[in-house]
Amino acid sequence: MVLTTQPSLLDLGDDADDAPAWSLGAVADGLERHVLAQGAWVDVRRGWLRGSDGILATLLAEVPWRAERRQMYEREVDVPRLLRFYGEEEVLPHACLAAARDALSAHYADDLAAAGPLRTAGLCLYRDGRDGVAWHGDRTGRSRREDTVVAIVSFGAPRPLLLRPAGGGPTVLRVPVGHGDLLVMGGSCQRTWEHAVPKTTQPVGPRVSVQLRQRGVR
Ligand SMILES: O=C(O)CCC(=O)C(=O)O
Ligand SMILES: [Fe+2]
Repeated sequence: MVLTTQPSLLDLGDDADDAPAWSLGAVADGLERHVLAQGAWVDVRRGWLRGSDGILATLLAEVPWRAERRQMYEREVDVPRLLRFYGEEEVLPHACLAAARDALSAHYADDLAAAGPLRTAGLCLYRDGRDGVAWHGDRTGRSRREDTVVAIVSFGAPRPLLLRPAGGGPTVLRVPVGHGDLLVMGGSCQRTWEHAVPKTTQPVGPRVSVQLRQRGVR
C-alpha cells in the first residue's frame, strides 16, 4: 500500500518544485494579545504568512497603485503612500489575501458577530522611509461608535506600528510589522486609541500593508 500525505488546505500556492509558494499558519498559534485600556486590544502573530517575499513581488507588480492628494489647511499635499482599496465584490490581487481574510473571519467570529465577517481590503504601499501614516483611528463608518476588528497583514520591510491613547500621550505599544506578520486591533481600539506608522530617515525597503475590515468601516 502506498501512503500519501494530504496537503494542508491552506498550502495553496504552487511553484515549480511543488513546494507551496505561500502558506498561512494557524491564527491562534503564537498569537500574543496586548490588552489596552478602555476595552481595546491588539493581537500580534509574527510570521503568520510564509512566502511573503514572493507575495510582496506580486503585489508591487500587479496592484494598480494610486497616488492621492489631500487638503491640508490651505494646501493640497501628496498622501505619503500609495493606495488601492478593494471593495467586497472585488477579486483580491493575491489568493493569499482571500485565504487570510476568511481565516481571520473564522478566528474572530465572536468579535465580528455584530456586523459580519471581514470583507474589504485597503492596501497601502510605503515605498520607503518617506512614506508613513500620521496618528489616527479608523473611524469612518460604524467604527466611530461601535467596536470593530481591523486586521493588518504586512509584507516587505518591517515598519513600526505605534499605538497611543486617543487625543495624544506617549506611545504605549510599538510593534514592527513586515514579512508576513499579522497585527489585529479590536474592541474599542479605533475609537479610544490612535495608531501611526511614522516616517523614518533610516534606509528602509518597501512595505505593503493590507487592512481587512468589516462592511461599513474605513
Ligand atoms: O501601515 C499600516 O499597517 C497601517 C495603515 C493604517 O493605519 C490605515 O491605512 O488606516
Ligand atoms: Fe489605520
